[in-house]
Parts: sequence; C-alpha cells; structure tokens
Amino acid sequence: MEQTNRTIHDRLTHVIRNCTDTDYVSTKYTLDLGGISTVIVNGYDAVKECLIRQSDIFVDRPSLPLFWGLNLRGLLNCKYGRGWTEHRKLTVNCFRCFGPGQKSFENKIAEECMFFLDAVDTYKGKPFDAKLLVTNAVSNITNLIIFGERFTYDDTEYQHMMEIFSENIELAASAWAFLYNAFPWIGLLPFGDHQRLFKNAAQVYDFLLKIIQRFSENRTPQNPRHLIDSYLDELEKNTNDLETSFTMENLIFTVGEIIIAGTETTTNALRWAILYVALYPNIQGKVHQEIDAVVGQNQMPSLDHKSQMPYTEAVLHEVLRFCNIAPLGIFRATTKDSTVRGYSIPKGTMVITNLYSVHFDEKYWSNPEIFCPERFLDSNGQFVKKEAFVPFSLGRRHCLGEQLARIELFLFFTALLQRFHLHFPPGTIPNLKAKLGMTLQPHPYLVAAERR
Ligand code: HEM
Repeated sequence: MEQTNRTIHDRLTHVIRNCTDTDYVSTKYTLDLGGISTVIVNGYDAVKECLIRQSDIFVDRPSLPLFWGLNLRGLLNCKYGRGWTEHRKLTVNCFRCFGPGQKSFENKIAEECMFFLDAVDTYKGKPFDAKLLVTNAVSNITNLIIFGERFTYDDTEYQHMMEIFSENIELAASAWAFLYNAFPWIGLLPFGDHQRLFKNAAQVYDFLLKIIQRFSENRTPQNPRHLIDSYLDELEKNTNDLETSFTMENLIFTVGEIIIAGTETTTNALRWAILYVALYPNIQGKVHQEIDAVVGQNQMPSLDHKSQMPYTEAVLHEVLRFCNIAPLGIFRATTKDSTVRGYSIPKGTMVITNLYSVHFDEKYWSNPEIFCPERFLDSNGQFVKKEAFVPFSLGRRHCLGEQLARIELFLFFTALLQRFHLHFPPGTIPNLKAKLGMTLQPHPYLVAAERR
C-alpha cells in the first residue's frame, strides 16, 4: 500500500511540476485512477481554448466517488445546470449587497486589519507562525458577507471548525482520496484518511447547521441582513417549485464552500507574500518606500491608494503567479463531445486545467522560475496586466471571489507592511517548497514582525 501511495502522490506532483509543454493538450494523460478518463490541459493557449473559446463545454464538475461520499452539492462542486446557475446568481448578488459591491465594506475590512495588526503586535517582535492569525482575519471577511458578523480570534469552536476544514483540503488531495476515487469499495475499510475526511466533514456540517440556525434568528423575511437571510428568502419563495435547488442542505454546503474557498486560498497567498518579502529584504524595502510615499503613517491604506502603488501590486501579482495557490484549478468536466487542437475529448471527461503550467509557460513569461515582481512593471515603473496571469482561472466558472480576494490581499498586505518590518529569526532558512494539497501552501515557518 505504501508503494501505491507513493506512486499516486508522485504522479500528481509530476502533473503539477512537469507538464509545461505548451505545444499540446496532453489528452488522455491518464492518471490511472481506476477508469476515470482524465485530460490534462497545459499551457496558456490550450487552457484558453477550453475555458474561453469552448466555455459552454468545459464548465461541468466531475462526478467523483469521493464527492458522493461527502455528499457535496452547493455551488463550487455543483454539476452545471439549474442548481449551479441559481446558487451562483444568489451568491454574486450577496457579494454585491453585503460585500465588496458596497463602499462601506472597505471600512469593515480596515477594522479587521486593525484586529489583525494588534494581534501581531502581541508577539512584540518575537518569531511566530502567522498561519492562525491570517486564517482568522481572512475568514472573518467572508463571515461578514455570510453571517453579517466576525468571529473573535479566541472563539475555539470556530477555530476548530476551520482547522478540520483545512485538514480536509489536504486530505482531498491525499493518496487515500485518489485511491477512494479509483476503488470506492475502500470506503468499507474502517481505517484510512478517507474515513477521517468523512468524519471531519460530518463535524463541519453539524457546526454549520448550528450557526446558520443561530444567525437566522430574528430574521424579517424579504429584508435580508446577510447571505443566510437572502438564501432563506429564496428557499421560501420557491417552496412550491418541485425542481428548486434551494434547500436547507444546499444552504449548508454553499456556506461551507464559500468559507473554505475564500479562506484557504487568500490565507495561503498572504502567507506566501509574507514569506517572500521576509526572504527578499530589497523587495520588502521597495514596498515600504512605496507605502511611506503614498499612504504615510497617519492613515490606513485604502483602495484609493492602489492605483498609485504599482510596485506593491506587482509583488502581489508575482506571489499569485509564482506560488500557484490553486495549481490545478478545480477539476472540470465536459458537457458535450469536443475537439481541442485535434484531440477529441468525449462528453463527461474529467478535465484538469494545469494553471501551474500557464504561469510557467515560456511563451508568455521570461525566466518563469525566477521570483521577479518587475515582470509586472513597464519601463516607467507602471503596473502592466499580463494575459497569461490566471490564478483565478477563466470562463463561466472562474473564481467567484476574485474581486474580494484582490481587495483583501492588497489591504492586509499593505497594512501589515505599513506597521512592521518582517524578517526570519537569525540563522533560519524557510522551506520554499510547497505543501501539496488541493491548494499549495508554505510549510510552517516562523517570522518576526518588528515595529518600524
Ligand atoms: C487568492 C485567492 C483565490 C484564488 C487563487 C482562487 C482561485 C480559484 C480557482 C482557480 C477556482 C476554480 C475555477 C474553475 O473552476 O476553473 C476558484 C473557484 C471558486 N472560488 Fe476562488 N480563489 C480565491 C479566493 C476566493 C474567495 C475570497 C472566494 C469567496 C469568498 C472564492 C470563492 C470561489 C468559489 C465559490 C468558486 C467556485 C465557482 C464556481 O464553481 O462557479 N475564491 N477559485
């Protein structure tokens, strides 16, 4: 079994790291997972062809046995169709009404930044692992949209839910999960990571049910305060529609998916950003200079400063390119037979868009293996967009939280560097290799944040 585990793990690593040949779609690069026909799409041109030019075909999610076991529906893992359309529309509306669509939302993020900075300050310049604090701060922004409230950093029940949720993201890419997809009968075995995954999922479900009930108390129908109220309004409006996808169970899945999709990714991006500026003091110095020149020390950074801070923007873009938070996107599936670059891809094929290969595609990036924020600047130091920059994927199912993530990254990162100088404890060298999971996160590391 150990041997099999290694083989599958190595193969996935190989897919992420080595499939950068841009000249072809490596169709039928079969992962040999017990008959799940899988196509891996590499390089920007091929990914664009699938996700943009054939966006109505490469829009489904695969039916994986692991997901039957977890009973996933909601939005992110939902099959393409009425259920997905209804949930995506409702969530986009809620982001508009309770989130980044409102100017006042920026003040709420600024408030969370203050809680975050004060918590960092409690370490008084001593080394600490920023993971927990960043997770709390980032997830609270999503919580404001979903529940209309933040959770305090010492809410142990909430912390526990986030921990096991995050563990599940790692387990979902473990060898056991791949084995389970190939041979669902291993679900009968009483041991193995898949059992832990199911146990965690059940605990998260119970916790979410409880807090959804709590936050829907005292609600006035048709006068929503947050996403949960809006969802319950839709649910009631559609009670006589037998085909409706709005159900209490789907509300729980949707809430869970948005929390984890918003938290795991943005947290990892910020943790990589902290790691790279601590690693490269010259880059950190330039960000400090820009903050001092544009924002100063007497006000919080705001989105109005963003357009005047091209270097900081370039650093955050390079972090997203180089660190590949979601290296393989979220697995897609085809709704119809299709042909891509002469290769036929039958209906129902699982499609893995190798976003990692896009960000290292030599046709679009020079020296892609070098961390270099300047690639996002022109000769006048102005920020330039790059076509092959796709951390949020493309097409109809592209990341729903892209705007929110960009805002959070900018505000948290600039607020942190406005107040602190970041460095590693003397004599320590952080591990720059990513931990493999559905997302790529840094290995735990300690950083010191000293008041500037
Ligand atoms: C740095 C931060 C983030 C990155 C790199 C990221 C990346 C991605 C990627 C690659 C996908 C897959 C799209 C596809 O199927 O091709 C995705 C989907 C999604 N993301 Fe994000 N994401 C981030 C932040 C967020 C945030 C803050 C939220 C919400 C709070 C969010 C919510 C979602 C949802 C709901 C989907 C599923 C969309 C659908 O199936 O229709 N993401 N994200």
